[in-house]
Amino acid sequence: MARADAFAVQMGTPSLTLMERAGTAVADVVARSPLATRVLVLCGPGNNGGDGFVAARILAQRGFRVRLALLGDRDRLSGDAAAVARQWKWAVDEPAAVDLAACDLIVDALFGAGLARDLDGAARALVERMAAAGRPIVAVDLPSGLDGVTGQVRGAAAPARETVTFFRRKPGHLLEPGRALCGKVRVADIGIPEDAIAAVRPTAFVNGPAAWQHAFPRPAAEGHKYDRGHAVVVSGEAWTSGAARLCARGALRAGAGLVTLACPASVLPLQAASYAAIMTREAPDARALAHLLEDARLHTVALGPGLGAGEETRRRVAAAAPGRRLVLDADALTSFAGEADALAALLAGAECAVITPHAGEFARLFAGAEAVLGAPSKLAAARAAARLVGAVVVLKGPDTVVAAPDGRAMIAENAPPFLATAGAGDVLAGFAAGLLAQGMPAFEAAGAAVWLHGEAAREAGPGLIADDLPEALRAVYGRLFAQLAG
Ligand SMILES: NC(=O)C1=CN([C@@H]2O[C@H](COP(=O)(O)OP(=O)(O)OC[C@H]3O[C@@H](n4cnc5c(N)ncnc54)[C@H](O)[C@@H]3O)[C@@H](O)[C@H]2O)[C@@H](O)CC1
Ligand SMILES: [K+]
Repeated sequence: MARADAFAVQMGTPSLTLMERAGTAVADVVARSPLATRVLVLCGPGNNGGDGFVAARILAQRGFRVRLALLGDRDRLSGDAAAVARQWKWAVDEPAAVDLAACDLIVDALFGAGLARDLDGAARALVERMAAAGRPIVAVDLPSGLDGVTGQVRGAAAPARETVTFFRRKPGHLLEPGRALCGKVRVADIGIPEDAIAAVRPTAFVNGPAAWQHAFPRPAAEGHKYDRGHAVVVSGEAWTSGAARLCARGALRAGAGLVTLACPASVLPLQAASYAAIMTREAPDARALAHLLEDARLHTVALGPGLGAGEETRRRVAAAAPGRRLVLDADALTSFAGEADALAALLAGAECAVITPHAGEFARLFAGAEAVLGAPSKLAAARAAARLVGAVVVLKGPDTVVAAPDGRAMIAENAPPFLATAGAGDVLAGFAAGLLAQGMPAFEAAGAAVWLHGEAAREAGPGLIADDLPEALRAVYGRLFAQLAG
């Protein structure tokens, strides 16, 4: 954002104009809040406070009863913030002297993008009083104390009802706990030219069709099922075979031309009887899997769900990796606990790979990898992990991050809370395998799988179980394909 701001200034918009527009956008949001006539604006010592001075002036001019308190010394304001403070003709109060509950709404303009360390002392005390005051809060750029890069709270932050940010959201608006603290996020246009995106060349994106639709497979009219790829899903024993079934069904619904479940002999009849459209082959162990995969047409393999963690699963990963498009989930990842290097060595031989850990599997797999587990944010951790294993990493959660070894990343924002249900991860691995089977590049395939998974859950609605997700995908695909064609 600093580079985007600088670009706008370079292209001829003075930074003071940007600040005037930012403050105006904040005032507009406050003015639309119902029943807010007494507004308290809390300003900090930098440009975030400057935005607050502008908003306060505009609201006062529009007839609101505005009180303004400044954290710090008015004489020490500088630059644009000092300029807009001079245009504020009314009183500037000491925060300590103000009853924060004696207003209808608080504008939090203490700290934004310039937060440089954990809040402590008077700043932290003020943020804590603001949180305790129980008044609706409109945050300028970010709730003060929230780190816009990491989504983490530095010391303290007060939950906002709305957050007004400028030009584009920052990772901290999307990554938890930041997302929850921001409330409703509004992105205001302050006149930063769209060309700034090309100049800044961002590498982190919101996960949505815009991020991957260029690579999304569209079945050709004259197409053949073999053009849409053949995915193999490896099944465990009978008592855990449902996981592979969900994964296989996800792969087929996502569009793989053919899906084969590779199973132990004892599970063959069960799997064969479950879904007519899914084929079955006997492959009880890693050797048999290697033999099955001598057929080069079986170029995509998903394994992990319901396989059991241990040596045999490691051998299966080793058998499947060479030259394949791979999705590894669950037990396939836990089998390499603390040995991400060993996994990386195997994945180096794959055509491409996607790994889909949840937070627990991620912590186990990367135990001892300080660059990963010591990273300052979920985004940074996923990127470091992707670099380490040389694969696309899908770090799951309400704010699922998809990261590529080259640093590109997407953050999901469409997953409903009821998606956290048994077997949902197996379906996600299947969606990824179904897209990989159709030749979609791994980063885009993983992003699309995560987004489709969230949309399918919304389509199915509350009460969903994992079995619903592959079925709900049809309606989601209906809309997506109409959009892609239009
Ligand atoms: N051209 C621009 O850069 C624009 C910036 N805008 C606003 O400017 C903000 C960024 O302004 P700044 O870079 O001045 O940063 P901030 O105003 O967010 O914070 C910087 C100030 O806070 C102090 N500070 C940082 N961490 C602290 C801590 N933990 N405890 C106590 N004091 C701390 C710093 O010493 C500095 O005085 C954005 O969030 C946005 O609100 C908008 O006006 C739009 C245009
Ligand atoms: K703020």
